[in-house]
Amino acid sequence: MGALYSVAEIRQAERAAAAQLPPGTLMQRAGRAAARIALGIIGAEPVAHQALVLAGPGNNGGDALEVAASLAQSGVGVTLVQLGRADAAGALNHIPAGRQWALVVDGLFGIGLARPVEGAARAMIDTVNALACPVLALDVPSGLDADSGAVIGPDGVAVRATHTITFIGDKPGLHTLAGRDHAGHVIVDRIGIDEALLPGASVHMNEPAMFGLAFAPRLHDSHKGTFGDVAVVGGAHGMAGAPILAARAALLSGAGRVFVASVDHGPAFDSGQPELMFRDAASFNFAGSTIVAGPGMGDSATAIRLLGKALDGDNPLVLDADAINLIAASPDLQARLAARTAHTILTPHPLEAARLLGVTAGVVQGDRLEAAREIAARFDACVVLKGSGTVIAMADGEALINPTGNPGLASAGTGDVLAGLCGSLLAQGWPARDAALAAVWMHGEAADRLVAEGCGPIGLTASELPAAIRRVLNRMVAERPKPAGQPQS
Ligand SMILES: NC(=O)C1=CN([C@@H]2O[C@H](COP(=O)(O)OP(=O)(O)OC[C@H]3O[C@@H](n4cnc5c(N)ncnc54)[C@H](OP(=O)(O)O)[C@@H]3O)[C@@H](O)[C@H]2O)[C@H](O)CC1
Ligand SMILES: [K+]
Repeated sequence: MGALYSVAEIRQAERAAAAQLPPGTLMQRAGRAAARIALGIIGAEPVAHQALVLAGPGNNGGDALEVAASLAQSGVGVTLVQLGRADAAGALNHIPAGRQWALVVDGLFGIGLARPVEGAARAMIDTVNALACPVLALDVPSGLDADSGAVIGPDGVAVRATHTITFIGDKPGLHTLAGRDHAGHVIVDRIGIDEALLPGASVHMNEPAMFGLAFAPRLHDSHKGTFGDVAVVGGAHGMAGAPILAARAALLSGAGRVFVASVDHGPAFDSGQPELMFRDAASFNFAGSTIVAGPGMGDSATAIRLLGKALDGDNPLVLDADAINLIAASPDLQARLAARTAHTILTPHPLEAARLLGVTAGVVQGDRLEAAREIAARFDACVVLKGSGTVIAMADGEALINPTGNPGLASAGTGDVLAGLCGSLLAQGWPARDAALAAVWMHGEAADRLVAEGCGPIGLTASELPAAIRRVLNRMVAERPKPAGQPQS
């Protein structure tokens, strides 16, 4: 179910399988599988179409030659361009200009790419990226790192494919960092390799099946105390909006009571959401509340004192934004975080993660899975490393990549909404792992639904997310399989 494998794991399975098969069998299977996808993209009347097939110097190129042969047998007009082998009979070593292609097949480089693409190969990729036709990448879009999702650089280029057929197993680099922008729609083809040859995956794609909807049934005999209290600690002077966004998200995703505990003298109420209760954080009694610390919290002595108090308590806790930065700057607060035993979720963006790890954001983005796992292990907490293809990691090493969401989320306040949503699920009794997986998935899904309704991605605002999340949430609860006899929730 949505397992992701490293290049090393794929290589290992490939070797084990190839050892049991006549030479070239796997490549033939890969080529035929890709040709079937190519024909599906080209559509009816294959004979009326021209396909451009790019073949690189390695086995990825070998796959491309198989695809070219299969397409030709199906009547498709094939123009084969072979990198660096002008002498091959009938092959070109450059892309003919001014032609209309029904499809480009990218077989330049796969998991063997070892360095930034340069020279003729780079020129080919630039040419392909300027075309307006569908592009089918074989195994990995050429130029992309299959493990990290980075465009291999510095200053590298990668094919922006509309489709990728990836062989043997799915790969994390197709789904995080630059992966989503370059892989397009990903199809996985095992090419007949026995599942037993693949190691147990420690990385998976996030999806509803990965997190049980841990909602308690909403009985008629309920009261607002049944569904938990959330206290958002933040709102330093001039940053009152952040905790309000987090609080609204917590309220609209089902928390019973939501407080905004302001570190400075904040607003007395939120006219847009009068259900929220505003308190002075310094005198607020946090007992029994799930705490969301960080939105607009600032770095005052009050903020630091309150953060330490939250860390030392046994309240479920979400740490976001300034809370993460304060912890990153304080070995004492780091030790107090690591010592916690109650449910804890951190929601850093790459730069906040870099501060926590004492590295650059480039290092974090160079291996997002490793960065998230390192923070989770170091602080024994659940970590949500935000970005395209958000990574959720647990202290035991489990990691998942989230597929929902879109560039509309790259706007002010969406992180506050996510933190509030995490807090709401914790307050309703969810364990940290499920709360983080569900929150990240629903946060992205809500943004995708808003875009589908024409509300974005340009100009999508954080304020629009809580109501959209509520719709996603209630639909998921309504559609989930119910054990016999469980009352309507
Ligand atoms: N082996 C199998 O049974 C199957 C393999 N599959 C396909 O094979 C690729 C992996 O093939 P591999 O040959 O290991 O590597 P690539 O084809 O991805 O490319 C590596 C070759 O390209 C050269 N290279 C690497 N980087 C660059 C660069 N920046 N510029 C130019 N050339 C580069 C490299 O040679 P060097 O010695 O110069 O490094 C290799 O020649 C896999 O992705 C699948 O598509 C199938 O899965 C079927 C089974
Ligand atoms: K490729």
